[in-house]
Amino acid sequence: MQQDSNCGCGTKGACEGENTVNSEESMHAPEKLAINNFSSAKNVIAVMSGKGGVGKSSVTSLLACGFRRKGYEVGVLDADITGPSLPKLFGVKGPIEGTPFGMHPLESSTGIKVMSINLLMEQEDEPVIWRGPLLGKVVGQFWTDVVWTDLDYLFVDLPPGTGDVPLSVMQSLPLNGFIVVTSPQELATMIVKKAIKMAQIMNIPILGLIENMSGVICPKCGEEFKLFGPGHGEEVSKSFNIKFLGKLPVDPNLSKLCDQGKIEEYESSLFTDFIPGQLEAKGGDV
Ligand SMILES: Nc1ncnc2c1ncn2[C@@H]1O[C@H](COP(=O)(O)OP(=O)(O)OP(=O)(O)O)[C@@H](O)[C@H]1O
Repeated sequence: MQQDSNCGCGTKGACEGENTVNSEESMHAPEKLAINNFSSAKNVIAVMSGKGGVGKSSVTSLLACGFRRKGYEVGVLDADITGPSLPKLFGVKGPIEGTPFGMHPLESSTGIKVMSINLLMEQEDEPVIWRGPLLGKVVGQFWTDVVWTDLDYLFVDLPPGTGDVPLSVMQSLPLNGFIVVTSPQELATMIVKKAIKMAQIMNIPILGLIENMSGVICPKCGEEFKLFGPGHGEEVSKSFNIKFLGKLPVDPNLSKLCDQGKIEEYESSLFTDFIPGQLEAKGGDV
């Protein structure tokens, strides 16, 4: 949002150019950070959503599980510092101790490397009450100070929206691209367009869009009930020329496994076959 300095919005210049990013500035963004000395990552994919609660962390984890099942070395970086959920989904618990070489991520039962602020906390329900720049700095440290070793795929779970953390991830991590998650609600559709436009302004490719919570299958009659109304994921994908990667229905078994820290046990051909196939089809390096 660009406004002139006489806009009278009362934010004392907060809406002026220095606090907003346009496509010209994205070209002159700060240098990308170098990954930790003992690590490498062939593909770094961030998962973003416009609206919160659409299932971004679940999708990030399912993507990681799908690529892991195909035999890749996989890590997940929880950039959602104020609402971290990846340790819970993978059933891993900290606290992690630092070493002279950096922090070692925890490994899930299938060998996915997990790093999250919650793994550094004594209590997992302790809140992080930090301002934006500090949040962005910590995410940078998860890239520079974590001994990921050699990864084929690193998935970054972003917080929802287009705030400080997504911006610093876009500017400081060498992303191959984004996967965008939305839900069928009109509101989510409207807000996800903002996230897509942000990625476009920052010149980062969008690798595909996933519609989560696309409907519920009645366990008695098998009929699909559109809980949030008809989805617009395919429509949005078409209008922005983004690959539509598929729909994930609401599945009580998924939320149960998430709550039990056993997301790796979830069976979904969308994540184990179709999506890895689509991304690998681009030639390994997405
Ligand atoms: N397809 C699904 N079926 C059943 N439950 C789901 C599904 N997708 C997500 N959930 C559940 O919905 C809740 C929110 O999901 P999740 O944490 O992945 O969303 P999020 O977009 O990352 O949230 P936030 O914006 O807070 O980061 C979780 O309890 C998760 O288990």
